[in-house]
Amino acid sequence: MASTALLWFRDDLRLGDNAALRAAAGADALVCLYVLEEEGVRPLGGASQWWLANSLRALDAALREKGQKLILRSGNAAEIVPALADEIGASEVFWNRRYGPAEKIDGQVTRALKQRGIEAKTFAGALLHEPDAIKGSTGAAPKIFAPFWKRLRAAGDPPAPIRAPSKWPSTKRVASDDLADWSLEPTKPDWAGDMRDAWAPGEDGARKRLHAFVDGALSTYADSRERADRDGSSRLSPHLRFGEVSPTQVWHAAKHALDAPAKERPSPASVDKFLAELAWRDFAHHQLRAYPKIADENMRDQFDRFPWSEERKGFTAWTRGQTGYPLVDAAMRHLWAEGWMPNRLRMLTASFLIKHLLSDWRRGEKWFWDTLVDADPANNPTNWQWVAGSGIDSAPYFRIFNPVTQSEKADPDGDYVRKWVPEIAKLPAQFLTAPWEASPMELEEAGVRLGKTYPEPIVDHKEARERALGALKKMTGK
Ligand SMILES: Cc1cc2nc3c(=O)[nH]c(=O)nc-3n(C[C@H](O)[C@H](O)[C@H](O)COP(=O)(O)OP(=O)(O)OC[C@H]3O[C@@H](n4cnc5c(N)ncnc54)[C@H](O)[C@@H]3O)c2cc1C
Repeated sequence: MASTALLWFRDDLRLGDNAALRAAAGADALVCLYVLEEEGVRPLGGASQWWLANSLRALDAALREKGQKLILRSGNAAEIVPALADEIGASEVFWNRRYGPAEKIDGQVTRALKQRGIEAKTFAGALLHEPDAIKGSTGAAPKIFAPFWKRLRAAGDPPAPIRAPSKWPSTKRVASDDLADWSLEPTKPDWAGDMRDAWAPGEDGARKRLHAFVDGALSTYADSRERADRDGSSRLSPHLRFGEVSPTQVWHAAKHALDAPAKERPSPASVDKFLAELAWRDFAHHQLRAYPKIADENMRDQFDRFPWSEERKGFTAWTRGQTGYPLVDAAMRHLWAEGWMPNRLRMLTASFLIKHLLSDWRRGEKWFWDTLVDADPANNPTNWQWVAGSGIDSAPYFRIFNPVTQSEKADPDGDYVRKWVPEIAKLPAQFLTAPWEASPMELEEAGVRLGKTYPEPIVDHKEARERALGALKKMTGK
């Protein structure tokens, strides 16, 4: 009897290095499905919805070239997947495993399929190594990154990526939702213009981005990843978030660069640093698995006593890039426009919100969740808790970034600030970090009226620092 396979795409919107797809393509007929899940997973924020719509469109186009199409359904996956498997007479359902709260849904789907006599076949594909493969001396995965990274390295290179299927089975006629009916993209107002210019969602865009990075910025990654004024990092995060490229493909591409002729070869330090950052992604997924409520609850419950401020004005100024600290404002405006900002600026803006404004990290996490194109259920809360000091592996709370000195390091010539905060662009470079230090004449010449055309700093750095340390004392009682 001819076999029919159902392939369930999730956060793996690619044809290459997709073990579930390769296996499913061995059937006589194949149906490819994506479910917009409305239960059991965190609903996507606005910028990620925009990304998803474009990524699904790209995946559907790639599938159509192979004689397939992407079937769209929305609702509860635990009901939709078994029902569709029944409808098409599938004998097997294939997917790549995911980790964290979503595992519960996958368990429900597996059980519902079993009741119908249908087999669920699952594969690795989301991380460099499966969570159970990385264990410390206690048998559990290390909760601190340094030993985690040591273990991950000791596990060796992840398996080499596999190619997309070379032969494709036929498909079946199945009803699909219309992507437009999901309303994932903004219309009035259409705020996604800068995102369209900045990004190319989909597997092709991911591949191009990876090649450009490996041939370019990887060579100086160790030094330039922290610079705001350079394209110093890979910008692969949204592509990785939606699985348009696998971490394994990225790992091997970066390592392969070391085989290039000496002149083109990146420094081993840069490759090593990049691989370690990629491993942070695996680490964050381990954290999400161990703390499913990581976006809602402090990992260190001591922080439940932290005297957060409920004040709204400062929070609003932060979201709008109107704090009066140019690098913070530039980064927040960059985030709003393109749905992304470099890692150093994520740390700076998060620190500013949590420590200078004493705002609960969860408010900021939610804002990032809504505005980042790479908003990731593991990476986002893990990193917010890292900055807040409430994470198991985290920067101590008393480490408070100085927005002025950070600016001098990350954007020494002020190019990034000039781009995103044009109202102060005409100031001499030395005042772009701290416009309030310019003389009235210098301000006037640059057309800047502090408090009118650009805000005065909403808090004084020194005073805010003392206040934050005082709040910490209140929490610890020391
Ligand atoms: C407050 C805060 C919130 C963050 N929220 C997210 C988020 O929602 N989604 C997200 O992907 N990253 C998040 N990060 C981590 C990091 O800032 C981004 O992954 C990185 O800036 C993306 O740029 P890139 O692709 O050029 O990174 P590269 O430096 O080129 O790194 C390559 C890849 O490694 C992974 N990676 C790098 N740094 C980290 C890290 N610290 N934690 C986890 N994975 C990492 C990402 O997948 C990244 O694409 C956050 C960091 C902070 C401080």
